[in-house]
Amino acid sequence: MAEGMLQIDALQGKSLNDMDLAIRKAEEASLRRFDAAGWLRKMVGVVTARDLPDHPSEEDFRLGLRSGIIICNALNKIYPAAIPKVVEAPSGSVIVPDGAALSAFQYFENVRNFLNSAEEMGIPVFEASDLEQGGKSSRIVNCVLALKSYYEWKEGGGKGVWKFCGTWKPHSASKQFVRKSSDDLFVNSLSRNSSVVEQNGQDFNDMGTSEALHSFVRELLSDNKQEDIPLVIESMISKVMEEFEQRLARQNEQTETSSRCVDVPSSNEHQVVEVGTSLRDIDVTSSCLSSETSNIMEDESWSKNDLCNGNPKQHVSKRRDLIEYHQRSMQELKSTLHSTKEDLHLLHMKYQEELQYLGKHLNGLAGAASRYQEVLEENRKLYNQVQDLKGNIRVYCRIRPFLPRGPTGLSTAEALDGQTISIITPAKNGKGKKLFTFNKVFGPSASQEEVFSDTQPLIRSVLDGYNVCIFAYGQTGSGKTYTMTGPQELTPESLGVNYRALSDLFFISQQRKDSMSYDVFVQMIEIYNEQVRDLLVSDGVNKNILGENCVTVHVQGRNLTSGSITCGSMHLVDLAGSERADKTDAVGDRLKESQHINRSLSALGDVIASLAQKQSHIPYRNSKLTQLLQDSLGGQAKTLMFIHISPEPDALAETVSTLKFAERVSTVELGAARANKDSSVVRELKEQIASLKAALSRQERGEDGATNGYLTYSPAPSWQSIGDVSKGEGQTESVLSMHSFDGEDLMASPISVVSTEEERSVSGDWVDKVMVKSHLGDQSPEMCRRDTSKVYPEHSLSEIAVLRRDNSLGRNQFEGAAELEYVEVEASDESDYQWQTNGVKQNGGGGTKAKTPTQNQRQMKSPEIRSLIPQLPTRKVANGSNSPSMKNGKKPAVVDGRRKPASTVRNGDS
Ligand SMILES: Nc1ncnc2c1ncn2[C@@H]1O[C@H](COP(=O)(O)OP(=O)(O)OP(=O)(O)O)[C@@H](O)[C@H]1O
Repeated sequence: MAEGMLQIDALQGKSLNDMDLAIRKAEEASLRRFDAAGWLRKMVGVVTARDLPDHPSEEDFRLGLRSGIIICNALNKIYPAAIPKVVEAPSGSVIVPDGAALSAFQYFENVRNFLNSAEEMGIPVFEASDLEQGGKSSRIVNCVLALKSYYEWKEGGGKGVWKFCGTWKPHSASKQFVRKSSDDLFVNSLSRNSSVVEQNGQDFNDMGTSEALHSFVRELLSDNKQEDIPLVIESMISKVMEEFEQRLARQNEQTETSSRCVDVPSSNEHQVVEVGTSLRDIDVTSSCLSSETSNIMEDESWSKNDLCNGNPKQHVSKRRDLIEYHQRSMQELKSTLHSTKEDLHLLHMKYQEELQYLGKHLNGLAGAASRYQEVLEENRKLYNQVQDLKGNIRVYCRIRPFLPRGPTGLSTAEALDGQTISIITPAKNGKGKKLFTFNKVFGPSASQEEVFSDTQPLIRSVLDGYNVCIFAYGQTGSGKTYTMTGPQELTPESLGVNYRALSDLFFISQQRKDSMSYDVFVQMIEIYNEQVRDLLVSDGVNKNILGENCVTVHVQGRNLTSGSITCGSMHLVDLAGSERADKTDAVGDRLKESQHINRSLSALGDVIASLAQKQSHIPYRNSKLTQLLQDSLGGQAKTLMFIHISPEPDALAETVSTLKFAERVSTVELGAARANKDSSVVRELKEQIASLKAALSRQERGEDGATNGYLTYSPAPSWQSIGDVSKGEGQTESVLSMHSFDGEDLMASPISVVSTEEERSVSGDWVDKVMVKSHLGDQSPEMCRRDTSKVYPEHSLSEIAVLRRDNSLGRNQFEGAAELEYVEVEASDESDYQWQTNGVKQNGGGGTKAKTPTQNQRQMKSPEIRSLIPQLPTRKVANGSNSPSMKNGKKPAVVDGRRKPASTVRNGDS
């Protein structure tokens, strides 16, 4: 039986003794060796045993004992003088070198003496050659451990008969190696005999024949002493039993697996729909097959036995059953594979469909994305349309918070919702409430950003060619400047509407740079005591905070594709305090200021009232303010008024008055706003019509079109300032100038003006500017830059011309306006319109440069155009001293060539 099992072992080649035993053996051998070495060192002392380490390798152990000195001394410790003469090694030598000639004989004597003595004691001995290289150190270890056992028996009193059974108890740490003594014997024998087989060039696992096993067992038994053989046999049998049980268990497992496999085909009713399930089935089937294959192998081995047992019929039928079973399994596997393939195909189709669907969906999305831009554009138009349809002046109300250092108390105003403000008013029976509704109401905590966010869409409108006016109204200290500019200490968060509007303007124009080209011009004026001051030419000394300030921005856009031009403008007005003069304690100059302000604001109220009542005559001319805002308070503009409310109870009367005024304003319907936009063709045609009309009227009047005034010429200034505006009573008062800025300069710092020395000499003294009389009738003109290169090819694109607001100006008028540079000088104070030309410092800073009419006319395109030059009105020098040449009405050759430029703002200066 044991032979049979060993044969199985040898056949499969992977049984217990291979890996596991080899490892266990090696570890066990090490532990035995360490034990032996430790005992020897203890017995002979460390000095004598210096050649033997505590944990020696096999080689160390062999070399350490090779001289025989240690083992002889150890033996002599047990039986003193058992070996009378032990040849000692020369002093200082650590290890007797392998093959050292010096002591070869001597240590052989030692070893032989030891072996003889040990044998006499009944100690299992080793061969002397085991101490040589390639020798069996395990036999030496065995001998030493037997000696140790003997010593311990003797030390224990020498009771009974000492018998060494190879029992060896390892240290507690090595418990896993504790085994019965018979196991040890068996294992030792096995290892020794395996070594014999190995030495004979045979692999233990290759022992496929029973002869080899027989000889193995024989050798195993012969190698043991007679008295050990029963133990070895017992160990062998128990080992074989153990192995046999393990194999039986494995066999049972395999049987169970194969019975499960047999169930698989029977449960095949379920349709394999999911690919995952199919693959799992394949997996199970293939694992069944492999286990069946191993069953066959097992069966093969057993069938041999069946055959041997003389049962061939049973063997054949079993084989047939197996083959049939495997064929069935193969069929099942094939059908599963087939259905899996079909499933995969279906899945593939499904994926294809889904991909196609996704593709379509993506196409739709791409289309939608491309249309998104169009929709955005459409939205923009619609938005403007909605605003236009609303048509009226939009009114936003802002309540100022209590000031840290101001009076406190209960606020008289409260923002109820986004559009209603409630005012607590004293009533006869307790307090009353009055509600006002506006387009928007901002409470005291509203941030600058929030306030601006509702204004932002108007900025876009400016770039679309609309005129926009945003003005701040309210009593002194109610927060107008705060809203429009910001507090004194400006931070990015506290920037007011002006800064944000300009910033947006440049930002949007930058966004549109691929389709539109924009030029932005900025004007800053102040109306003080009904006088308009150009803040950009002022040195700041005369600035008066009671006046109305502002920024006006003109934006000209050119569509890069169609060439159409849009002209939009934006007034940002910080009005003066709205409190009535009779309610203030002002006297003297202050009273005068208040009266002017009142006049100005009441004129604004009148205009608004007229507009609200849709009267045919709107009294714009009653104040400078309404005149300047005319284009924004009329029919084509978008107007937004911020009214400001102080929360203090003291301010209640003004608060109510402000709110009533604002209520009136909010009812004003301006009608649909219209963008100032002309296509290039329309513009050309209009110009032609106008020039023809002018030519006709000239012919009717019998004029030849030649100018008889004295002309001055500004050589293509990059900026030309033009002036408005009389009050209608022939007073020459207000002057506007216009300056070119770099957008970045504007945003980098608040606008400031740099004047040259010459400029300073006139700065702030706006009266000392050349006034020219316009031939354009009594309509206040509006500025717009245009490309004059077609008319005056030598002029730069940035040249300024003057257009009439009603767009009815034709070419001749336009040219005529351009011809403002060719004006007669006249000392009249009765001009309806005065124009100021601010010569830009060019030609070496010499200011404006005069040219003769002849020179100028040479620049004209054609005689027709020359003939269209209108009879220009005379120009007035506003300082009152008429040019000498004007006195007699004769034309000087050159006029005003040395006039100082009024102001210049240079790009980059700030
Ligand atoms: N919304 C606000 N939040 C915080 N402080 C504000 C607010 N509005 C105004 N103030 C502060 O109130 C004070 C008066 O505001 P502001 O100068 O803007 O009033 P105003 O109406 O322009 O006055 P004036 O008519 O004299 O020009 C300033 O100190 C300002 O910083």
